[in-house]
Amino acid sequence: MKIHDSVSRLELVNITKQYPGCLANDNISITLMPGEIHALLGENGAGKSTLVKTIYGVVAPDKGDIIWDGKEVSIKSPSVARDLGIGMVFQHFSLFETLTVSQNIELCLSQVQLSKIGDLAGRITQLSKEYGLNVKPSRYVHSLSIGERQRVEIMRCLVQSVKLLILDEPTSVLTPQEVAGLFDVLRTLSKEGCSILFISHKLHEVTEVCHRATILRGGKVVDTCVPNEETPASIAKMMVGDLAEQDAGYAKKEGKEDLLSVNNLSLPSKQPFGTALKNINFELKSGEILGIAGVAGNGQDELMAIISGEDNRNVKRALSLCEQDIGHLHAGERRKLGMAYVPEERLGRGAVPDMSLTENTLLTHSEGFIKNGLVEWQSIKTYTTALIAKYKIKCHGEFSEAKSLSGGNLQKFIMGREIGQNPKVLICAHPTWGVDVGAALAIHQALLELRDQGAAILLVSEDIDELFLLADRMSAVCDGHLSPVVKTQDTNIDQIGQWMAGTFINSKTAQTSEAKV
Ligand SMILES: Nc1ncnc2c1ncn2[C@@H]1O[C@H](COP(=O)(O)OP(=O)(O)OP(=O)(O)O)[C@@H](O)[C@H]1O
Repeated sequence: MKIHDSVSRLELVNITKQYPGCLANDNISITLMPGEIHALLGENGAGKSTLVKTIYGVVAPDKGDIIWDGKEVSIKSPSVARDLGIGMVFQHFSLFETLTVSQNIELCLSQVQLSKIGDLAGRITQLSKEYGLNVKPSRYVHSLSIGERQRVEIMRCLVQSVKLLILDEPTSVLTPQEVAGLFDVLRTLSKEGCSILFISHKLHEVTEVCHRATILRGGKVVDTCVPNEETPASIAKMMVGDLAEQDAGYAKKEGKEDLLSVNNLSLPSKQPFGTALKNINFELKSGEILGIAGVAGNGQDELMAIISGEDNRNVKRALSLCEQDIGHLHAGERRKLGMAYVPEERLGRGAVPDMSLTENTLLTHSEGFIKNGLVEWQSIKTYTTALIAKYKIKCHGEFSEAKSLSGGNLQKFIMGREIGQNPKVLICAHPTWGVDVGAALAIHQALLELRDQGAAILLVSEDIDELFLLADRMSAVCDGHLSPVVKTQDTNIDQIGQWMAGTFINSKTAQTSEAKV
């Protein structure tokens, strides 16, 4: 690491934050030097997000000092943080959907900053080129994929010339190529003297890019290390103790009868900049996991929305479940037939932020918990409590609001809730997004158990390693086209990578005939 200065950029001294019933940060002290890329690691609920929100002025600590460039400061709000030169990219993005990229970025700049920049759209385009972010200033945010939205958030920090960039799990929604691009951005920023605080559960990435790491457990600092002198396994051990071997590989299975059929599905995009689906055909069989890889924004969202019924356009016979046409049924009716769904966005679409976990469970389990028109609250509470115990979800109890859970814990809740319905067909995006290594293992096991009981699972993910680990058959989407579907053991990362880039589209194997909806 190149230390640019002898004065630390940021020093946290004994930061403590108590939530009702939970000591989220317990006397945490950390120092960051200029140009240092520092990883903050720990299990779900260890207190990482609380700590970074304290630095960004979103959470007020109960105790402790923050020293910035050698001087004690009080960061009472994000605007104070931004004035100091602190930028943050959250796990859940904070962009206005109905505004353009440029307008979103403008909103967080002061008049002084804006007049200094002058042509904001030009500056965005220039930075976009410089850092390889591919962010277009005139695009509306609602039309952007999750990966693209994240790049807008990073851009928002870059235009403000940050001195400390905080990234809360920045790579969980990126493709391998995008991750490599992001790391180039981080390395460049580091060389320019910008410090980076980086929360991640992907330990091989931490060993690749971070200069130092601090490990939290139960709100306390339990260890520190130099990641490139460690292995992902040794860091995992510091985080959660001994783990069963995760990457040993799981046995692949052959599916049996077709449960979900997608036939000649073509559909224009609902959004002006969305992706149209182009003659998609595949069968999802009982007892198999079918993985769909793809760069964010290539039609995955649209495909999942139309299959689940979230997109309520009538696609007639293009979809069938257990040989019954479902293209005209709404999402609730599809659930009654045995379909469960885990969308990409957990807060807002996977769970209602202001509702308790019990109420959120009721939303997708209403069948079992409503008798004679009355909600059986006691049963649903018992069920939710069991879910919390089974997936070791860290929260105060079944009455906790969804928004009070840490990102990984909410993901565990949503996955557990959907798997718990014993669905015939599970449609699932990013099953382990933001989930720590121990919990990811538990979710993998639960998915495999569900498959082995005969369910059909459609796994849409940008995490190729995870797809290769779990999927029995694989495919990729590019620009709304679906590649051929092949057995996982008959393909490799190279081929899937090429399909993600669209090499199959004009080949003989591409599904090219035109749409009927
Ligand atoms: N607003 C809140 N009200 C009550 N408890 C909260 C609130 N925010 C966080 N907590 C609790 O504080 C603890 C630490 O949460 P935090 O989000 O900091 O964890 P994390 O390490 O970032 O986890 P993850 O890796 O899952 O994102 C958790 O037990 C969480 O439930």
